[in-house]
Amino acid sequence: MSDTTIAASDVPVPPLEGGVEEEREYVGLLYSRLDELRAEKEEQLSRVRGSGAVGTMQNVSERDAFATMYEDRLAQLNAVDDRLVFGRLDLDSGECRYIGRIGLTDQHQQRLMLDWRAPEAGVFYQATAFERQGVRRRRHLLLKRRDVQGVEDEVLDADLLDEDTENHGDGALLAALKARRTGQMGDIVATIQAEQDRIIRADLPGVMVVQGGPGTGKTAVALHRAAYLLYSHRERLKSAGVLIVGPNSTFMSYIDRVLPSLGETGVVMSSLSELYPGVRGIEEQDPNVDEIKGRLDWTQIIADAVAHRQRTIAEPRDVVIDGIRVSVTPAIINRGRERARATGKPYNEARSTFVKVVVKDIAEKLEKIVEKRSEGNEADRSYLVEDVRQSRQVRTLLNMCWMPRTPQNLLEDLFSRPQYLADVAPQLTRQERDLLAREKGTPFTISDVALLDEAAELLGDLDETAGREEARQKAAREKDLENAQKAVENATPQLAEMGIEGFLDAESVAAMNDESGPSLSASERAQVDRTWTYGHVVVDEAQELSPMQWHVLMRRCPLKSFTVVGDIAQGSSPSAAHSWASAMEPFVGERMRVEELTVNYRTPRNIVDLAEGIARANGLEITSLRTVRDGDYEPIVEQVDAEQLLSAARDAVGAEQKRIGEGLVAAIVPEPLVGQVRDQLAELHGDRVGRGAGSLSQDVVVLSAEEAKGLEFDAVVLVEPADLLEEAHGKIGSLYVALTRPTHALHVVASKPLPAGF
Ligand SMILES: Nc1ncnc2c1ncn2[C@@H]1O[C@H](COP(=O)(O)OP(=O)(O)OP(=O)(O)O)[C@@H](O)[C@H]1O
Repeated sequence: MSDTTIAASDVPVPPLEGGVEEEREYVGLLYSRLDELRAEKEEQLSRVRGSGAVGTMQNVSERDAFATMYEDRLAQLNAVDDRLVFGRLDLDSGECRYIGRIGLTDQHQQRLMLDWRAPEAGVFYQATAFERQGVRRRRHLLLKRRDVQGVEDEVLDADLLDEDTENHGDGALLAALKARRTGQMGDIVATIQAEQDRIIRADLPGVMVVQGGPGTGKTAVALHRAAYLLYSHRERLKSAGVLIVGPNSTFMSYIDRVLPSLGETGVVMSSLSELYPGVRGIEEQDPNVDEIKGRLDWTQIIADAVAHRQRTIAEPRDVVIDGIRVSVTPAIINRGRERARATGKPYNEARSTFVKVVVKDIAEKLEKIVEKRSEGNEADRSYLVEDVRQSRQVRTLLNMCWMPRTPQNLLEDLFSRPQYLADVAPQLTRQERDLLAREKGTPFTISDVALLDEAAELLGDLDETAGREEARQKAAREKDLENAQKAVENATPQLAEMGIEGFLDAESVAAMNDESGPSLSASERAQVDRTWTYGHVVVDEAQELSPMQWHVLMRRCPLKSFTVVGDIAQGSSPSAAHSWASAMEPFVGERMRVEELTVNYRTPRNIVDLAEGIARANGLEITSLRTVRDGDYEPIVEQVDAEQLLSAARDAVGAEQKRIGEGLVAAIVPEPLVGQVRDQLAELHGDRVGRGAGSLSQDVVVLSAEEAKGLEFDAVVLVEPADLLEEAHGKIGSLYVALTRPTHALHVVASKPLPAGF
């Protein structure tokens, strides 16, 4: 290990009355320590890598264990560089604690900075003037990259108020909220509010539902909670993993930098369309179809569809094997079916029992015939079983009675063969079944994803050898784990010495040693494995999930440890929940807690007032939100002639750019106008205009209301609200979402009569 030079005593903690200069010095020390650790890890990593793959299994495991640890730690040290430290607490006891993205100690294990998730850091977020919790002063350190640009003090101890209070400014929270948006969500670690902190630090077990209106920080809280749980339950969650589910891929890319900036990388993020490995569901065009496919009835329909594919024969059937005619009776088939069903295994796996039993019975019959013909000659006739199995006629008969099936072809059959659907889905009306009809080969939709998953669960593995291979791999993995465990045990004292804990676990070391292919981390393996069960699941925009989607997600976490965030009022999908109790009860009974967030951090008062007025005028039940800012720009509502709509939308974008100075402007427009508005804007802004998913880094972006869900922009130009409402089939939730996306300005352009409340 290289010599470390940074000691806490090198730069004493700045005195209470110190300002930016003194803090700069201390922050400089923290960065020096970070650099030192980084250099150390780089050196250790190259040393370990250079040592070659020699020695016993355990030596190799040990070496890999260290390499994994150094790589993980290096990635983490790199990710937290920007605004490493953001807080300082001065306590009644005279103690001073610096709070940052990770914990840091000097070479003598003297603490330099606390991880924000450590229990002792909690008071940074929770202390108030009424309940000081021993805090005299909370200081926010405002950094730009590595440089301290300012400090903000909140003095909680009245005795201190007489002293120097010059460090009061706009407030760290306000500064964060006013900052221009980049198209990517940032972390809120420096300014988490007390009501949010309570949710973030809540216990792991059980289902926690976080209800909150627009902009109350639900997404931010859900992500910080994932980071918190990974820190405080690392042992358990690192191997089982955490799954974060969001509504669509635009949203997933919007949030995907938050966890890395908090030093966490091993989380699986998936939109609802990608939950079934190998399929990416496209949008469902007809909301009625979406609603039908979201019903829990499908667990029964699919179970019946699966069972329906097992048939028997009414009459004996002759098959010819090795030139000999054998009669296969209904009794033989029925016996096979019963034996297979009795295994209780999924369809495809039970089928191998069916095949085995029927083949054996036919072979016995065949043997008797052969015996008769050879008049008691006692030759070995075990080959007959193989002959029966290979017989084309037997295979056809077996397939006719019990066809091997994939989830994909089961679903395709259901939707392309009206009679099949009618037979297994009496729950659906004729009209509903007609709506589902589609040709084979049509791409799967988002609502099909849950149905595919259900079918996969009931069908089981198609490959008869898969089970055996799985068992072999499992045994090999258990052996690897044992070796890895030993390696980790040997490494632990050295880790502790370096002030690093919990960065290494036997699972990830074993994964590195996995010879079956490129080494995959737990999260990478989880992503491709439909049957993976997670330690915790976070669901965002959860009000939109259909009962079938919940059913499938519950399977991903049998321990039912969930953080579910959403807003009932924002529901726009046909299956959207009317209450959390009705949405969740079928799956978790009464075992859920509902927490509420009540402050809108995103949108200023004047825009919230407008949005809430419109929501109420259209019959939406909402709780009024408190806001943090009044708003510097009055909302604009402009009525134009129909033929001027596009040019007015274009001009409104220009006007908003001018009005807010700089920042991201979004045009939220009815689906059919997206292309035209984009073309209009491209004339003015060229390739700085983005369209939909993946284009949020542009200056201007054109989106449908659906795509804008969960996102935010400095200014929003909302085009033709009447059409937005109609497109959502009169559900006001969708328009309410669009109206609450701006952080600064709102500009509405309409040619049709405005919906009530404008
Ligand atoms: N404590 C905080 N400090 C700084 N910014 C915050 C804080 N809480 C929320 N924000 C900011 O407020 C904005 C809204 O947060 P977020 O997107 O998490 O809200 P939401 O409740 O998920 O919104 P919606 O339901 O409307 O999509 C984000 O820019 C977020 O960073």
